[in-house]
Amino acid sequence: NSERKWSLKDFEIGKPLGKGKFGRVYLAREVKSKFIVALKIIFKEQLEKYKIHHQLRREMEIQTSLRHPNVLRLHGWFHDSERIFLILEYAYGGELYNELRKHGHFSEEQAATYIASLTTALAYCHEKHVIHRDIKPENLLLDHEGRLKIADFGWSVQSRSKRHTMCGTLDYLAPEMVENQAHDYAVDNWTLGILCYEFLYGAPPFESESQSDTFKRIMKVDLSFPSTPNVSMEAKNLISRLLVKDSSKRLSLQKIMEHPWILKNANPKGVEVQP
Ligand SMILES: Cc1cc(Nc2nc(/C=C/c3ccccc3)nc3cc(N4CCN(C)CC4)ccc23)n[nH]1
Repeated sequence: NSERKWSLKDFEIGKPLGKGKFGRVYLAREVKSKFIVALKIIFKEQLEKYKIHHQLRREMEIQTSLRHPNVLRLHGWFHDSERIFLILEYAYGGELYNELRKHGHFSEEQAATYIASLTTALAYCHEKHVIHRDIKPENLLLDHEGRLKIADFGWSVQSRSKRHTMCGTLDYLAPEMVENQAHDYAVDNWTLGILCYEFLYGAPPFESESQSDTFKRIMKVDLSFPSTPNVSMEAKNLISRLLVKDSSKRLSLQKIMEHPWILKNANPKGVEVQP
């Protein structure tokens, strides 16, 4: 349970799994229960240096409050004089990114299953007023059954909609505020379009030699579909209805779940059946 007080002596530290910007992640085992976890270790001086206290606190509050089969669990945390330790769910399958590199691109069934999992997870996050804002293959892990897990809520935000509902009415909000609020949520929908394209073609749609070229292609929504690999019309239709500049015109998460390509290709096993 995440209520009890943990400390380093409760864990045996195993191999390093990876090194993020602010901390390293290790395989670890809780001594008494032999429960396997991933331990994310962040040095407090890094927090000072990069001024990311609030971001880490937000990540911890958000991830502790989320309970969804496609969202990596934060079981608890503790700290000592110089480090903060996050006790995270261990995803046995590793990084989805490596799977994508290994296979080049995914089958339509596999891609649709991952997109459906991501969509249900994001729908859950959005109803909890959480916008991830940084969904990319590097932040996606796989469990022992190949089920997708969204990790790393470091960049997510508690959306302002809570404040709107607290003040009760949008009547007094200027259009840009209301539009902006809508816009916040829709960033994740755009990213689903990017990921769907990358899962099917092996590279993101606006990839370019330079950052400025990529920026130009994004702003123009300069989307084109290569002739190989051969991708179904339905998949291209879904991608085209997500990669829309006007955020209010992007397909909603609900509509993604009802899209013919998802209904036809997503494997229900990979998608948590809603109770
Ligand atoms: C938080 C967490 C990680 C995690 N599991 C794993 N993380 C990372 C790489 C992690 C990482 C962390 C920080 C920065 C970069 C990478 N690599 C992993 C590699 C794994 N394997 C076992 C499966 N093999 C096919 C590939 C290598 C298994 C789990 C992994 N569960 N929970």
